[in-house]
Amino acid sequence: MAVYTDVSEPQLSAFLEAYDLGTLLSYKGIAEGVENSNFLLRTTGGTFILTLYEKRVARGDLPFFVGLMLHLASRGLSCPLPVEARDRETLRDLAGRPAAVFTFLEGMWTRRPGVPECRDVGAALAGMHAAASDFSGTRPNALSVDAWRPLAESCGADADRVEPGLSAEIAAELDAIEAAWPQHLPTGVIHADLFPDNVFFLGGQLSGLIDFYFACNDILAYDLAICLCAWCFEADGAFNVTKGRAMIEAYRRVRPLSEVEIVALPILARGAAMRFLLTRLYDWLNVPDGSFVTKKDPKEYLRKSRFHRTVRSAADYGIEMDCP
Ligand SMILES: Nc1ncnc2c1ncn2[C@@H]1O[C@H](COP(=O)(O)OP(=O)(O)OP(=O)(O)O)[C@@H](O)[C@H]1O
Ligand SMILES: N[C@@H](CCO)C(=O)O
Repeated sequence: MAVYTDVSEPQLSAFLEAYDLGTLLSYKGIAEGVENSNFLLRTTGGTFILTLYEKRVARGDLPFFVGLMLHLASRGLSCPLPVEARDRETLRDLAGRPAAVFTFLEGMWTRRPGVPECRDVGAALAGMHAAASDFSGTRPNALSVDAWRPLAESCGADADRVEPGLSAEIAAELDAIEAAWPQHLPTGVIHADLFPDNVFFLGGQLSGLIDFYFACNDILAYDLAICLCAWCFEADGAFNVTKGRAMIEAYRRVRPLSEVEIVALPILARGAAMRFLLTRLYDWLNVPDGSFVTKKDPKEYLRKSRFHRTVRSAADYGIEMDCP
């Protein structure tokens, strides 16, 4: 459950007076997600999503996110569209938070992605990278490799409450990642959080992408590494090479990967696992228990980080390597 900021009915009714969405019929907090406060909104004008942006979304970044979604939709990608108020604004304030209303995307996210879904996500990710290639907006990655050490230090020795020795293990892994992080790979606009709960399917077909609030300019192959982490592991912690191969090959059919990108995949995956280990660890240690948030387990990404450290080449992810 992620509702950090609650909204009273009078507050919401007053907020909606700026829009041509008819009158409020019902609204309720949405369980999924941990970053922002999302509400399912029903008015006489239809069904919508109301999002109140929380700590990891800077108000100044919102025009980038909204502009990106409009740009991707104009290139044929299925994603939520911001609803303009009568004054043509898409961002307003509600209950002390920046807020926006979006179109409701039909579909469901899959709790147990199989090989077909991994294939579809690989193609969709590459399609998003291609569609965003002429987007004029730019945004540095606030959770790039440079942000990981400060985030780890903000957790400090409290990390050892999650697992003994974890703070030292993180510090050593950060040393390795920082020393090997690639500097000259192709970059572009990435989603940076394309987890299963952000990809919708309808009737067996991928029907849309949501949650662009970590989108930024960074290494394109890093976005693929994030998806390998988020989609290709089984519940028992094992990496599924068949899912990895399906995802990577589908991605390459839309956007070919250079040899240097392929060679860099293991270190990019170690970085991806570290990024989500650290944000989950921080929330695990800092979000008060009992709040309306279902915190995500940092140890899931500790296990993934440990797996990626054993990977010797991208062949271990299912890539057919031209060169060993
Ligand atoms: N436009 C939309 N149409 C339909 N459902 C939506 C839409 N936007 C959000 N949702 C629903 O709200 C949930 C949470 O949305 P979202 O993932 O954007 O929140 P978040 O707090 O950023 O989560 P995350 O932890 O994934 O970053 C989604 O899993 C989905 O069920
Ligand atoms: N998708 C992320 C939450 C957003 O940072 C996770 O599952 O840790």
